[in-house]
Amino acid sequence: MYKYHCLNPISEAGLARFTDDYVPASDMKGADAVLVRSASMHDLEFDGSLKAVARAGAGVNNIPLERCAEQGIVVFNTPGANANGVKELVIAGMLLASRDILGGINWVQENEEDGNIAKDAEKAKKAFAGCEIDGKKLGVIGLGAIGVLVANAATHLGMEVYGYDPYVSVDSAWRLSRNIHHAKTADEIYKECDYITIHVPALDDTKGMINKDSISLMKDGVVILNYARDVLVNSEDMVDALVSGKVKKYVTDFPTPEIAGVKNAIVIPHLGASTEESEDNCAVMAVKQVKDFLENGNIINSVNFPNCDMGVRDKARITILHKNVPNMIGQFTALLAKENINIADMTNKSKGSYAYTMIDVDNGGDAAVADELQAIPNVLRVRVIS
Ligand SMILES: NC(=O)C1=CN([C@@H]2O[C@H](COP(=O)(O)OP(=O)(O)OC[C@H]3O[C@@H](n4cnc5c(N)ncnc54)[C@H](O)[C@@H]3O)[C@@H](O)[C@H]2O)C=CC1
Ligand SMILES: O=C(O)CCC(=O)C(=O)O
Repeated sequence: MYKYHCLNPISEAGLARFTDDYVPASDMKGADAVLVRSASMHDLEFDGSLKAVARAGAGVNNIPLERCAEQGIVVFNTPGANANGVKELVIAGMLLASRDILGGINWVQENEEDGNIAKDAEKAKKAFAGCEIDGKKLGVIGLGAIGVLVANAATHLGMEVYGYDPYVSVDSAWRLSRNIHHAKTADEIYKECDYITIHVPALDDTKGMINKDSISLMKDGVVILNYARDVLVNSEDMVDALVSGKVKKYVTDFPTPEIAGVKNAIVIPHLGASTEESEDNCAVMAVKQVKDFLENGNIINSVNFPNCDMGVRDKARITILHKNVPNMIGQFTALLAKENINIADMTNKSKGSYAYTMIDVDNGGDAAVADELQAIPNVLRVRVIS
């Protein structure tokens, strides 16, 4: 029996994939796996039973990745599973920033009792006029799952699109429309574009990237969209830029006390991934990955350990999460040889400071062997799945 706990509501489409040997737990105590969306896990303690954390979504800044790795807990996310939901809301954000749709709707609500509203609307509407996005320049910073979809969609709406991503993956590059201009620096985007949208993770080098210096390079009246994370934008500098009119509109999916209520900020309550489809996609992918890891030891879409897949297990499988230091495999194989255990198949992969070794064995592989392996320095967690 495996136990899982959901720290946020997770779509039933995913949870229904847990088979009878999985039981939901009302808290994290004794859970083998935790499923989470945006809940912060930084202040939580993890007990020894926890083996996997699955983020049903993309951003993992709510999870202490390093601490999890040190405790032998594999953290997964679900790349691309909610990208279309975000893309559609970004397009909506560009339109809301270009036409005063919100002002117009508010006017109608405020005048709902007016028996002459049809005629009065024709006079009032000039206050809510705007511009079109067709022909305007859009800069997309971060060409991952979301950035590529936004960039490609914007070209179909007649925008001239510039993309910047110094670490773009081969997969993303293949999916990117050939009509996108390749910006070689972020400054090129800042200087050229009428609309700028950021789709990068919250990392040390991206936090605060939109600040008074980057804004000073931008065109007067630029529109900035942030559906990635609040910390990417320096709030104080953004408020100043909105007040001065340098930034015409700031559309953000992240309400903070500093930005909520500021004139010309269009603030959405983190709705990018809140669609039936995105919630289902993320949950299905998260549950699939957790099951494959618990049952077969396979790691797919981890953010703190290397991906490693030996397919469906048909004999005992020993899995070892360990530090990426010399002579680990030598010690594992020597120990198994000493116990007269024959290795049928084996894989080792590394990612940064951490590594993973999977060993299928023809015989043996019991708790005593697991304890011996666990005692090797720099081993983080050993499991024998049989
Ligand atoms: N508002 C919402 O509901 C959602 C927000 N997000 C946020 O959006 C972010 C992006 O999501 P995805 O596109 O799915 O992730 P992704 O991992 O597919 O793409 C991120 C891209 O950013 C690029 N990048 C990293 N550092 C960069 C830098 N300094 N300059 C330019 N590019 C850089 C990477 O190379 C990668 O291509 C997530 O990390 C998350 O914070 C994601 C999903 C939903
Ligand atoms: O689960 C959510 O609604 C948040 C999605 C998100 O921000 C992400 O996937 O990074």
